[in-house]
Formats: sequence, C-alpha cells, structure tokens
Amino acid sequence: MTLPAANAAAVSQTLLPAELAAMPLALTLVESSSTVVLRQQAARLLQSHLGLALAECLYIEGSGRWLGRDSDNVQFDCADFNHPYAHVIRSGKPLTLSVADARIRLDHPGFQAQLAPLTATSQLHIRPLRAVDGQREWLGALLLVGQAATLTALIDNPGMAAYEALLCRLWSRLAREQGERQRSQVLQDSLTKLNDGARRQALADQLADDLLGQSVAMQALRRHVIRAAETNLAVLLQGETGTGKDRVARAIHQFSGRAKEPFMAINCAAIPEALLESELFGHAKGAFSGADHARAGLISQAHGGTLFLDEIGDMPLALQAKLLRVLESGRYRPLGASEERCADLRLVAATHQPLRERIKQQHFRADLYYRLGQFPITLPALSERQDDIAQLAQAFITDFCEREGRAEMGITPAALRQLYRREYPGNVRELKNIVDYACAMTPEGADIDAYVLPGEQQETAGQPVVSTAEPVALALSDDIDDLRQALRDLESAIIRQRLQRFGGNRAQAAESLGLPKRTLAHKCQLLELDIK
Ligand SMILES: Nc1ncnc2c1ncn2[C@@H]1O[C@H](COP(=O)(O)OP(=O)(O)OP(=O)(O)O)[C@@H](O)[C@H]1O
Repeated sequence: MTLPAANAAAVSQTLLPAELAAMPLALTLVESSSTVVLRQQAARLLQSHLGLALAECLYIEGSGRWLGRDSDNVQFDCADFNHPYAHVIRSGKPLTLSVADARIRLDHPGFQAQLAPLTATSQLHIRPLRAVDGQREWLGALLLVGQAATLTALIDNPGMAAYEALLCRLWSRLAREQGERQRSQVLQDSLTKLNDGARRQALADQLADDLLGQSVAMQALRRHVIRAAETNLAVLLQGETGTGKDRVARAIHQFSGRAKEPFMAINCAAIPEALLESELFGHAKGAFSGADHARAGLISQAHGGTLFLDEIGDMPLALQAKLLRVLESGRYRPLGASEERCADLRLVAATHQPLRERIKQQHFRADLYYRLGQFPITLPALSERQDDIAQLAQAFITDFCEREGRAEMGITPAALRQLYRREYPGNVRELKNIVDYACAMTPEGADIDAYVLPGEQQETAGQPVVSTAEPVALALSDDIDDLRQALRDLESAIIRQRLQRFGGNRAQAAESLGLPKRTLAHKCQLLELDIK
C-alpha cells in the first residue's frame, strides 16, 4: 500500500464520525428496489453488523389481520396471543423476553419453529414498526435475538432509533410507490382494454354498412368478423345458403392487415373436378395435353392476401389432402412442376353443408376440417334475425332504385307485414330477390304494396315464384283441408293479379272483377293486400 492510501484507510477506520461510518448502511437501505428487499436488507445488516443471533422484519398484511414473513407462508394472526407479535402490535410497544420463557409461554407453531434453532439463554426483543408518514399506520414488527447486553446497548443507542426511522420511512414510501405502480398498471390495462374494445366496436360499426342488420345475432357476427380479421387464423364460415358467407369472407379480408393484397375466390362446387386442381395450384408448361403455357393458380395469385374457398364441402378428397399440406407447411407444387413454391395466404372457407356429416360419410377429411376451423363462424339464418327484415328490405329497395335510376320508393306496412310472415329457405338472397321483383312491379312514384309481392315460394332455389298477370290456374289440390283458407288464398291471388294487371289502380281492378271499389278496398284490407 502506498503512503497516501494507507493514510486514507487509517482515516476511514479511526477518524470518521459514527454518522458518516453508518452512511454505507443507509445507502444499502435506500437502494432497495421493493419492500421485500428493504426488509431483508435491514434485517441482514443488523444481524451481520451487530453480531445478533437473528434479526427479522415481519410485515402486516394489507387487511391488517395478520403478520407474515417474506421467507415462508406462516401467518401470525394479530388476534392470536400465542405469539409475541400480537402483543406488540396490539400494545404498540416493544417487548423483551427470553427464548426459554417464550418456549414455555407462547405455543404458536410458527413461532415455536422460529425459536427452535435459538439458544435458551438468548433474549428476544420485538419492536413494532409504524409508518412515520403516509396512511399506513402499522408496517410490521422487527425481531432481534441476541445476548441481553447487546440488545440493551442497541435499544438505547440513538443510532438504532435513526436506523428504525429510516427503515420505516423507506418502507412506507416504497409501499406507496408499489401501490401506485400497481394501480397505474391496472388503469393502464383497463385503458388498453377499453381502447381495444372501442376500436373494435368502431370497426364493427363500420362493417354495419356492408353486413346489414341490427339484431343481436348480426351484432355478434360483426364482432366475430373483426376479431377474425385481426388474426391470420384459417376461418371456416358455416351457414345456410344465402346467409351472407361470401360477404363475410370479403369483409374479413377488407378489415385485415392483408386488405391491400389480393382477395381470390373460387367456388369448389362450380368447377369440374378435373380443372379444380390446376385452378388452385396452377400448372407448369406441358403439365398435361393442352397446357401450352405455365399458369399461376389461385394460391399463387392470392400470395400475401386471402384465398376464399366457397363450398369447401364439395372439394374432392385428393385435393383436400393437398390443401391440408398447403395449410400446414405453407408450401405447394403446381401441376407438373419440379419445385415447390411458398404460399403466404390467409384461407377463408365456407360451406352450407354439415361438414361433420360429410366426415362421417368419409367425404371430408377430419384433419382438414379441424385445420380449416381455427376460427369458426356460424352465420345466423334469416329466421333467427327477423328483426332485420325491414332494414334489409329498405336497403335492397334503395339499391334497386340507384341501379335502375328510379325515384326513391318506400314500402307499405302491409307489404312489410307480408315480408315478416314469409319463410325464407333462401335467406337474405331470397328476400333480396323478392324485393327486387316487387320494386320492378311497382309503378313509378308509388310505394311497394303487398299485392306486388310474389306468392309464397314452393321450392328452395332462392328464386321467388312470381305470379303473372295471366288468369289464375285453379289448382284443385287433394291437399285442401281448410276450405275457407283455400278460398281466401284464391281470392287473394285473384285480387293480387288484377291489381298487378292494372298497375295498382284499384278502381279499374274493382270494375274488372265486378265489385264496388269500396268492397275491393275492404277485401284488400282483410287480406292485407293494401291498406290505403
Ligand atoms: N347482412 C347482409 N347485408 C346485406 N346483404 C346481405 C347480407 N347477407 C347477405 N346479403 C346479400 O344476400 C345475397 C347472398 O349473400 P351471399 O352470397 O354472401 O350468401 P352465401 O351464404 O355465400 O350463399 P351461398 O351459400 O348460396 O353461396 C347477396 O346478394 C348478399 O349481398
């Protein structure tokens, strides 16, 4: 050691006042990052610097009902006087007793376990720790174990009072900060959730322009679409024909991060089996007779975007296996090509068929079904969301008028009631066709009336069975089991036709049927054909 360094060491050992010598200890406490670290440091410093047998900081749990240790899960109930901490906390005063005494008088099992390694001649000194500032009254208790003389000297030392005050100040400040951090984290979390919720709701509202309907089922559907759009999961759309699966598939693409990339769609039921593979996977030049050029398939064209496979239930089994490979490995091989290509796309598949049934019949691969259905969405049938009929009808009327350059038109309550009463096996598509037809049949400047609505549909092809202006063919069916109803239906059909023939002019229709105009109006009202 050089001379100046040796001098410095001597100064630090001998000449420093006690206050300055204690600074490193204070600094260790001040640097504690949490209340747990602070308690551990405070006890460790006391134990190691004062030669105590044990020093420990116990904390009072938030409810104030029990004291705990950082080293284990033992709880010391503040109302249980079988350990000394309850006495100290209740009285607010320090307590000193011998280990020997404590072993006999206080039989709390956790406390007895604390005493076990201590010698009987040692003394226990327990001090309550109280917050010097802030709201928390009691922080915990400090347990010191050592020889009686050491403890007495320590308790009387003003340095110990300062040490305890520093410990309590730091403890309550850290507790406050930790609480604030926790509260602000909770606030932050709920704000993030709120923002996420608000952002999703705003997107779902935006989607309402495209996927019409205010029913609970439609609102839930729109929320699902937004959620699905946020992910890259494969989406399986299931629902009856005409429920809007195609629309939903496009919406998922438009609201996704892939919106600027291509959206490619194919109907697996509409393409001959032999062509479907090359449509999807593409082919190399000369892959089969007639393949004069290499051709990119839809998988390649959808790169970066979305591939929509409609009527997936009709995909041949051999192709299902290849599609599964694309989904699992992201790779595919065009027909006749020697090398594999990479596919980066989101798949949306749709079907109106019960795929589980198709799996049972071994027409559909179960593994593909589960891979496709990472995000399953079921579309509600129109019968499950009848509340939406009026809004859909009005939107289809507006579309029709814009398309055909016609003046705005409305719909009479009677016509609307008829729309509500119908069944729609073809769902929204069928409703749209009916409204389009009714629009075409409604005279310029008038509202759609019940008499222009086509008759109830006989088949489920999604097309309305339109009545013509020709005389009604009286189908005297053997099925008639309610003569009055049959007559009402016939009467309604005749009046409807006649009104149609005269462009809704009730005076002419009444005259042609040999009825007074008032009688016709009354019948129309009864039959809910026209309430004007
Ligand atoms: N929520 C909706 N809002 C507005 N139009 C809708 C809605 N749902 C369906 N449509 C309309 O109904 C018609 C049928 O919809 P779409 O083709 O999406 O049904 P789909 O379920 O794919 O039918 P399919 O199973 O027969 O292929 C389309 O004209 C579509 O625009």
